Amino acid sequence: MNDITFFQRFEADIVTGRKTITLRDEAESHFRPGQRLRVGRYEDDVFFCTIDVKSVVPVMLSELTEEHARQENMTLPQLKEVIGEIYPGLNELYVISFERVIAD
Ligand SMILES: CC(=O)Nc1ccn([C@@H]2O[C@H](CO)[C@@H](O)[C@H]2O)c(=O)n1
Repeated sequence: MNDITFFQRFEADIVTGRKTITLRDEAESHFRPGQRLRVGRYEDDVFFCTIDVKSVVPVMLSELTEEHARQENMTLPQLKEVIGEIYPGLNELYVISFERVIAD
């Protein structure tokens, strides 16, 4: 079983290290720095890599910066659009920073 899932369209960005954060709601804010997570695809739960959690920090939608977008490999408008689709109306998010474990 996997510990966290991502939409399949982000798999390549995660595996190559272009995407190093994810923004989640409170239901997924329980991860802690140092945890090693098995990562799967949301659509079919197929495992695709392992990540180490670096930090989990609350952030308001209005506080998102170009730096967050860069860490998502997106522009800020793109990131806000994606979040609006996944979490409509939600303002309180959590930035989960991670590092891909290469030898998994
Ligand atoms: C079930 C569920 O919520 N799955 C999610 C939620 C979020 N994300 C990605 O995190 C960033 C900000 O939200 C964007 O890159 C999102 O696409 C994801 O891949 N899969």
